[in-house]
Amino acid sequence: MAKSTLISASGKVLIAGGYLVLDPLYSGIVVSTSSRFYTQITDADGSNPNRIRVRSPQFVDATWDYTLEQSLGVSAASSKCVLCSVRSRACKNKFVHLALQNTIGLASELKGEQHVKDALKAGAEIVILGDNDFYSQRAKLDSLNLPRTLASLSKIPPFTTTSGTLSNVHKTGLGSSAALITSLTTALLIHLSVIPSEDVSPHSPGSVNSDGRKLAHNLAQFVHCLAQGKVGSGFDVSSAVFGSQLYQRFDPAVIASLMGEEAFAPKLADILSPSSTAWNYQVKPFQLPPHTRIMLADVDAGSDTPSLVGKVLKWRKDNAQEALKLWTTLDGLNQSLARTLLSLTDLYEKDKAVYTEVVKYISSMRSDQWLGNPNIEAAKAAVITKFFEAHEISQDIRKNMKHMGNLANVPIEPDSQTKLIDSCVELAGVIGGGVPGAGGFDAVWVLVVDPPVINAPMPSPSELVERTWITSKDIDVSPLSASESLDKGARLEKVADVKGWDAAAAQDGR
Ligand SMILES: Nc1ncnc2c1ncn2[C@@H]1O[C@H](COP(=O)(O)OP(=O)(O)OP(=O)(O)O)[C@@H](O)[C@H]1O
Ligand SMILES: C[C@@](O)(CCOP(=O)(O)O)CC(=O)O
Repeated sequence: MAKSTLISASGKVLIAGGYLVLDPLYSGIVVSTSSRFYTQITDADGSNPNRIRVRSPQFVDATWDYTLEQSLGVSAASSKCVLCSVRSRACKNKFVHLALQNTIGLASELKGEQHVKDALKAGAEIVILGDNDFYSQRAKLDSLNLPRTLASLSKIPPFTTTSGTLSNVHKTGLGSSAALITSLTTALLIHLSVIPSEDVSPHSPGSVNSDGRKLAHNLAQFVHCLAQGKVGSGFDVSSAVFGSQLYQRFDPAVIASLMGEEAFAPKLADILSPSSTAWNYQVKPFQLPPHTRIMLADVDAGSDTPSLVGKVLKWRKDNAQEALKLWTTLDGLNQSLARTLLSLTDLYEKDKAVYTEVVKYISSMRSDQWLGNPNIEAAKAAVITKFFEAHEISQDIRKNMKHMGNLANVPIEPDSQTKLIDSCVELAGVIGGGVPGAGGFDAVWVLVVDPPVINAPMPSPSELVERTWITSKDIDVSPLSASESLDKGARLEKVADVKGWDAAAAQDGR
């Protein structure tokens, strides 16, 4: 049977630390999502030797063909001519091309040219599929006459076609390109035996800190920067590889020599080595508290988010003192939020029964009522107090982010979003919410308690939030189905476990 490798990588939501995380002094809280990008690589039958065919069957005109040239280079510079793109029905896909080119370049440095040539001699078939959440499903729901609800989303087949091209798809901000690059480069590293599949296997202990995973991270980070033509903070790639985390960025100097067109570029393997201390990013473990649920929605306020980042950074540069004060305040709040949310997991571990009772208790009350009963027993009061702290801190973060937007004259949390998030945060069982990442008119996140048993016939906090979204008059809100992924970012998959894979892989985009 032909050798086949299937790897997924998670999407992301930056719930705190937007803008700050661009500076190595500050961290961001990244939640990785159950919505994932998948790449499958299968050895071809040999009828097209050396051909690598990449297909994204959710899109029209999304097949890209490449041929492995006869002579593989050994340095990064010469590896640039390893692949040539041939006869493609579609526009070029820079992200896919750079991912293939650099992964093959790295593999030939580490395993030898002959090894790579042999591995790809018969050619390879690559299929890329993204979970529905990465692309707006509004049009699909409308065409099926379905309301914008979570129940409607569950009726859309997995990896549904968009009936359009990649260039005009409406993305939802979950980090499609980072998850795509991570799944593609990691799958190829494994398929070419550069790293063992155990290094990203959810069943293998130690895979979280494996050298293979670190190499996959460094490579994906580099390729993503190259494809985007800029070095962002990299939180999206880091969470696609390592899962939910507190992220502190790497110094862009580590890849500076690979980003230009230098004739004598250094070896990829040296720069991307997992043991290189120049990769000074920091990943600290993070997860949302048990029995809570992050709810995400794609928001369409009828206006394009202008490029916010440049303006905020310019304001920071021009107003160094005021900015330092704001950045320091926000950093303190972001760190407190992380600590508080993590301490809730500790409280759960300490006494699961008390914690779970509290979750049920506060699920039917607004946050300002949570601490209203002076006679509640001490163990429960301790848990409620932490939930309330998380609420207060997240509200404070929102206030300061909105203030940042006002100072820089950009809509980080525009008034329409403020109104929407306020009306969610006022609901029973809601801990907090905000605008993810850079903010703007694009998306919202809300964190709710999610008790294992509901006080029937009361609606659950998540149902209340969903109703608020559906009935929102000013903004068009469309929920995403993602929850937090507790698996660590990039993951080895079995085709049989991925619902709808075979049917989706056989689609042709229409
Ligand atoms: N399913 C796919 N198959 C192939 N390439 C894809 C796919 N999805 C995304 N891409 C590549 O990623 C590019 C989009 O990258 P871009 O940086 O604009 O997205 P993003 O900012 O990560 O999106 P998001 O809104 O999800 O955060 C596309 O032009 C394409 O090259
Ligand atoms: C503004 C920034 O900090 C976050 C952008 O996040 P998002 O793509 O809006 O989720 C930029 C970055 O970290 O690269």
